[in-house]
This record gives sequence, C-alpha cells and structure tokens, in this order.
Amino acid sequence: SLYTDPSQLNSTTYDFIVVGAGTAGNVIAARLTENPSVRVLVVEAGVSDTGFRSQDLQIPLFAPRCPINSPFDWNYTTTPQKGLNNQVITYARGYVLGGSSATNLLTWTRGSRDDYNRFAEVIGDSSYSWNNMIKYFKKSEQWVHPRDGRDDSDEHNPAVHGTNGPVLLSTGGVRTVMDTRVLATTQQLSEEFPFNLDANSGDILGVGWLQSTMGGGSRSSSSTAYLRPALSSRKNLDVLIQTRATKLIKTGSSNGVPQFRSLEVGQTTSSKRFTFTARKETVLSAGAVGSPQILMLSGIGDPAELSKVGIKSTVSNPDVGKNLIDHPIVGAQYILPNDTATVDPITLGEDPAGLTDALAQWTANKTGILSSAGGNFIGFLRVPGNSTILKDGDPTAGPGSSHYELAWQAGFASSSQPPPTSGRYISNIHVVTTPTSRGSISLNSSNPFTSPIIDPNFFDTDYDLGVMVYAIRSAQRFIKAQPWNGFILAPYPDLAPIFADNSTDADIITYIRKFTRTIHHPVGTAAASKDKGKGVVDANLLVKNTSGIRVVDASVFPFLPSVHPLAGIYGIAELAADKIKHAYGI
Ligand SMILES: Cc1cc2nc3c(=O)[nH]c(=O)nc-3n(C[C@H](O)[C@H](O)[C@H](O)COP(=O)(O)OP(=O)(O)OC[C@H]3O[C@@H](n4cnc5c(N)ncnc54)[C@H](O)[C@@H]3O)c2cc1C
Repeated sequence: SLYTDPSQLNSTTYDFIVVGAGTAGNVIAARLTENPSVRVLVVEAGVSDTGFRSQDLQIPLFAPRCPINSPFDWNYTTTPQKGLNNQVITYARGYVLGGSSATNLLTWTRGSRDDYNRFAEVIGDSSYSWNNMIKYFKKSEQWVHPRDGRDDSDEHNPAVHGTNGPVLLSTGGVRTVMDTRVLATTQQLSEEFPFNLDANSGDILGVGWLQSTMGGGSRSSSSTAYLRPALSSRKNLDVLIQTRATKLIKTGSSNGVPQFRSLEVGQTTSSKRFTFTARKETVLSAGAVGSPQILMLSGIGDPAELSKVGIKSTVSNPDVGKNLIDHPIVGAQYILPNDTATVDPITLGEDPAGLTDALAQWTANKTGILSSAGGNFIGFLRVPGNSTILKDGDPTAGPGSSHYELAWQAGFASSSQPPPTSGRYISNIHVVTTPTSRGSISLNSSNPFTSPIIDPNFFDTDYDLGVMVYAIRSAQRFIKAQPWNGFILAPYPDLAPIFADNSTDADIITYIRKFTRTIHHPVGTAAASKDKGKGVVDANLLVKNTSGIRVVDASVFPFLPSVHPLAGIYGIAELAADKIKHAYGI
C-alpha cells in the first residue's frame, strides 16, 4: 500500500528496505516483489505523481516545467562555479514517485559498447560489459510506435530493442519543421554528421532519431512502468512517501565489519523519528546526491570531513561523495519567420487558445503537439583524433564513445536565458559528453533536512572547455549547411557574436562561461571499483567495509556513459536486481 505517514505502517520489519522511489529504486522494488514471499518497504522523500499538477509529469512537451521551482524537485543549487564566472546554478533532482525519471527530458540513450566495456574493466566484473548489459537494456524497455501513427521503420532498428519491458519507448509524437533539413544535412555533410539509424545499438556515433521514454502520448517513468503496477497488484510492497531517510543505524557487526540493519526516517527537521529494520539489506537508491548524503549522515565517509559537521565516523571511506561527474550543456537559438510551425506559441505562452485546444486534444486521445518532446534528433560525435584538445590523451572509453553531443529542438530552448514572450525559434544544444572535471557532494550540516554542498566543478579542465568550443563550431557548420538556407532569419541576439564567420575562441568561451548549465546527469559519487582502497561499492554494489547496505543508482557509475544516463541506470538496476535475487536465492 501507499502511505504518507510512518506511524500508519503495520510493520517495522521488512526483508528489504529501498531508499528512494526513483529510477533505480523502483526497478529494485518491483523486481524483488515478483516473489510474493519477499516483503519490501520503499521510503521516498518526495510526493505522489498523481493529483496536483500531475499533467506536468505526464505530458511530454511539459517536461521542462517539472524541474524549475517545482513541487516535484528538490530545488537544489550549486556552489559558485568558477568555470562559469562564479555563478550559482540550479541543480534539479526529482522529488516525486519516479524520481528524476518522472521529471527529466525523456531522452533514452544507453551508451556505447566501449562505455560499458570500460565499466566491466574498472569494476572488475564482466556482467557490466555491453554484451551482457544488452539483455538488461532490452528487459527494461518496450518499443511502441510514435503517437501520430506514422511508419517509424526508418527511425530505429527494432532488432536492438525490447518488446515487452516496462518502460515505453518511441520516437517523437509529431514530425517537426526541422526533420527533413536535419536528415538532408546528414547526407550533405555525411563525413562529420553521418546518419545513425539507432544509437542504442551500441554504435552511438552520428546523428539519428531521438528515442524518448513515452508511449501512448504520455511519459513513461519508473513509477508508471515499475512501481504503480506492482503496488496495485501485490500485497508484499509498502511505499512510504513524504518521508526522508535520515540515517542508517549501526546494529552490530558481521564478519568483522559494521552491520547496518536499521534505517531512521522522519518527515521534518523536528518531527518524531521512526526506525525500520531490514532482515536482509537496505538498498540506497536516493540518487547521486541523496545516496552519498545518507552514507555520510550515517558516519560512512571521510572522517575529517564528517567531524567538521559533528558526525562521528563509523566507516572511513574518503571516496564517498567524491568523483561527481556531470555533463555541462549550453544552448544556441535561431530566429525564424513568424509563420513557421514550431512549439513556441504554446511553450512561450503567446497563444493561450492554442494551448487550450492542444490540452483538449491531448486529454481526449493523447495526440497532437503535446505528445512531442519538442525535438526529433540527437547526435553523438567525436573531435578529430589529431586535435590539440586531445594533446594530453583521449579520456573517452574508446573510439566508439563520444566527446560531445548536439541535439535540436523545434522551438526556443534554454536553461540559462529568460524565454522571450513571442516569436518562432529553433534551438540546438551542445554537451561535453566525456568531461574530465570532477566535483563533489559534501555535507553542510548533520541535519538531514539541510541541502548538501553540490559542486559539479564545471570546466575545471582545459579539455572540457576545448570540447565545448569545438562542439559549438561543429553545430554552426551544421546549421550553416545548404539545407538551412532561407529557413533561419538570424541568430538569437546573445548568439550573434559567435555566429559570425570571424568569431574567435575567446568570443565562444565568453558565451560558454555565461550560459552553460547542467544537463542534470550527475553520477559517480559512490562509485564501484574493483580496487580495494578505491571507490565506495564493490562489483555487487555492496558498500565496502560494511554489511547490510547496497547502493543501486547513478552514484555507482565509475564514469558517465558518453550519452544521457537514464537508460544505463535502468539497465544497471535490472542487473542489480538479478544480483540481489541470486545472493538470497529468491
Ligand atoms: C531535469 C532533468 C532532466 C534530465 N533529462 C534526462 C534525459 O532526458 N535523459 C537521461 O538519460 N537522463 C536525464 N536526466 C538524468 C536522469 O533522469 C537521472 O540520471 C536518473 O533519473 C537518476 O536516477 P537515480 O535512480 O540515480 O535517481 P533518481 O531517479 O533521482 O531517484 C532518487 C530518488 O530518491 C529520493 N531521495 C533522495 N534522498 C532521499 C532520502 N534521504 N530519503 C528518501 N528518499 C530520498 C528522491 O526524491 C528520488 O525520488 C535528467 C535529470 C533531470 C533532473
């Protein structure tokens, strides 16, 4: 059942406790409760995904509403970012059933073969290799056709996709005015931008149709796909929302290491605390910010840092909260003639009647412009091998991984500029996909209701900045190609200095430092490692030098896959669920 108050639960002991009903947590909860004799409690800090404003979570085009000043988000901010002129930036994380899978921008990219083969190498376990992970990727997903009913056979390769997994997946709900131009550019500039039928085949390089977590015109989240179906049909699953895990409690020792069998939870700073006990183990799936925070609140971390906030160390591990890796993103926008069909009249608020009509259409049959995520193409690309950007070596996992991403939106899109109130636009984004900067999550206070200190440390390295400059120049080559002639009126005013043919690297760097934000892909803060003195979890994702705690979420990734991480997190959660079942013979 679903509970909103810890005092309502009939039981304080479960086989497993899962902390966080997010992307990974819901996979674990749903897979473990397939066995009716296994009792699972899920504790989620955030709110329900039904009721108040739930259309914002469901409607693909409304996705950008979810993370900004939102009841569905933790509304975190970062430390001043020295690489961004000391700006403090927002740092979105889902605070709702489904976690960030319920609030994100729906992009579905697994990563490259090389990305996963490097995981297997660093973690010391071949189950993380591409050849093994492919079965978990397929297990998590179900290809469905785009909502407008068009033939999508030239938009993906069905052979690489799952057909009956929980997460629904499709290409965009409607075609856009950009589509034929993007496709023509991949033909005319095929050397730099080759067409790739399906980047989820393990071969990510090139430009192809964007695949998104939506089916039947609505978002598919880990809640709609995994948690809700389990909750409505199983008696062995309890979900407690609006309740925060405040710390793990040491309950003894096992095989010479501290054992943590109990979890303390609470609803506000001053509210009563409750304790739940896991007969087998607690799985932390609180995400790349939440999981290291809970470990540190429990005394598992760098003893010197913990003592600064008055926490006594129980397990010394200086790597907890370190190795934060995130993707920096910067956008570019172009002005179009006012009669061009883009999503702007609806998203910029210029056409309230059009929005009312679109909502009526979506409510009636889940079709129309709202069933689209706004863009239909994405590309993963590499800088040339002889570029000076790579003078200190190539940090990618291998020649099949990307240095940068370009993607296109049929409308105004920016996470750093105030949106205009009228006009028609297209946008493209640039992302450094294999960044070498490393940041951290650390505690501000021993109070679990105080936000941790989040420092993604963007552009700490010349390489990251160099790749972003290269990505911007590459995107300009794309948009200045012949298929776009006569389509664009002008670059957006902020972009004008770098759109000019004689723009300098300094002009581009000025733009980057002013407008770069996060694309919300933090990983690595409780990284898996085969090395004894390194990382936070082992190959089975068990917290090193402890008993009774596993971490399954974005924190355990030792590197970012050189794409968006969501599909990879689902895949690794499916693998982890199998590992847990195997460990307990369930
Ligand atoms: C705005 C946004 C856009 C994004 N766009 C994309 C995209 O298009 N494609 C893509 O691949 N990736 C995208 N991402 C990233 C992707 O969604 C995340 O990497 C992924 O969902 C993280 O999964 P997770 O299981 O690690 O954490 P989450 O899904 O964030 O789940 C963690 C859960 O734990 C809960 N929690 C945290 N602390 C506690 C606590 N103390 N007690 C109880 N519960 C707690 C949280 O409320 C949350 O529900 C985006 C992320 C955001 C925020």
